[in-house]
Amino acid sequence: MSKKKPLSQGQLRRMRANHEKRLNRDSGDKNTPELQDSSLGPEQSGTVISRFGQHADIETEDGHIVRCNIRRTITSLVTGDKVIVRLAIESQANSGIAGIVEAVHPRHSSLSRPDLYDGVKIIASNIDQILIVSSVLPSFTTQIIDRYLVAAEDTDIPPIIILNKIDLLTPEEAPAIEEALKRYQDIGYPVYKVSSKLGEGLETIKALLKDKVSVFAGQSGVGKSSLVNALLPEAELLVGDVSDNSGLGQHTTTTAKLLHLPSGGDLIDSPGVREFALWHLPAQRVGWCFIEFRDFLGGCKFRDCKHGDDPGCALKAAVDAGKISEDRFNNYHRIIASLDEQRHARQFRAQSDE
Ligand SMILES: Nc1nc2c(ncn2[C@@H]2O[C@H](COP(=O)(O)OP(=O)(O)OP(=O)(O)O)[C@@H](O)[C@H]2O)c(=O)[nH]1
Ligand SMILES: [Zn+2]
Repeated sequence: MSKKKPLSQGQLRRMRANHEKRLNRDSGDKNTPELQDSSLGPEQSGTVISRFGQHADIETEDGHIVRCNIRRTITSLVTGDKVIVRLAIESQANSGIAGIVEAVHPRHSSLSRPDLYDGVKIIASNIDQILIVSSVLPSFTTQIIDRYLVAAEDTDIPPIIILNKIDLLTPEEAPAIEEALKRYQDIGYPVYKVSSKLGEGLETIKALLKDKVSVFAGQSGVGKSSLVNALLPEAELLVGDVSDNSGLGQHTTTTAKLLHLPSGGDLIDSPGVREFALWHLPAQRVGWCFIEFRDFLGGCKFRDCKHGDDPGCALKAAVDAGKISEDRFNNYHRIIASLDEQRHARQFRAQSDE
């Protein structure tokens, strides 16, 4: 197996510069006609349905979706953003560009992921809830659910746990899964059981999504696509109906899209959003993101307690007293260990770069 040599800082800088150049070129800086301020109408509110390069599809107050340029002063614009737009007064029939995004309102929440160059990239915003999908097959595991819960708590977006594929649940597996799910309910997380295949529990999910902006997250194969399709069979149609005679290209499949559900509520979906996961956090923050630990954090004898075998550990005492589940406590340590490993790998790469 060939081992990849880590990239040097210089290589990374050059890659980034080329990447930005490409972005500007692809997004048609040269090809896109500039809209003159004098040909723009009054400011109005809009929502970003999807963003690609220097353009975004914006839903205006009257429900139309229009393709807009983005003012160069706007440094970050993602799906879900609430914006101020001005539409062109005169028809720019052949340009495909109907207006310009002038400003972005502050976000109440956002999802981010590491970008190519070790930075952080925001991928979607103004999300009200994260539906963490788990399933019977791939087998149910609290380790993965806890990683998603920590990531969700860190973003401050309320999570909801969904167990999909209950049609595959055998009497042998059921008790352990039920017990684990009850533990989540006991600490305050809503839990729902569905089968996207049989349509079971879908009405409850539809009710849950009403009047909210939601995302689905979860490991590969748990059935996120199946759930989205069950809720929104015409997903592609809804976002694909923006006329594209600009030659700027249609959305790529990786772009996050905001989709209106016929049963009410919005969904933001993309491969990137679905892969939203835990990738960095200081240990203290991880502890805080285990919500039932909060009552005990700060109660340890030593301020730098690692909550392992340290004497006078308040968390360990809470586990022994049955106030914190052992399973969650073990998953906490697993997460700390895996984040440590990732951090060491990053440090190693940075050192070998130098
Ligand atoms: N039995 C059963 N199978 C299901 C159910 N939901 C989804 N599946 C199947 O599970 C497999 C994976 O489903 P997907 O919807 O592609 O899963 P996903 O989470 O979107 O996976 P990625 O695209 O890899 O992230 C497919 O073969 C589905 O048909 C269900 O409720 N019951
Ligand atoms: Zn401790």
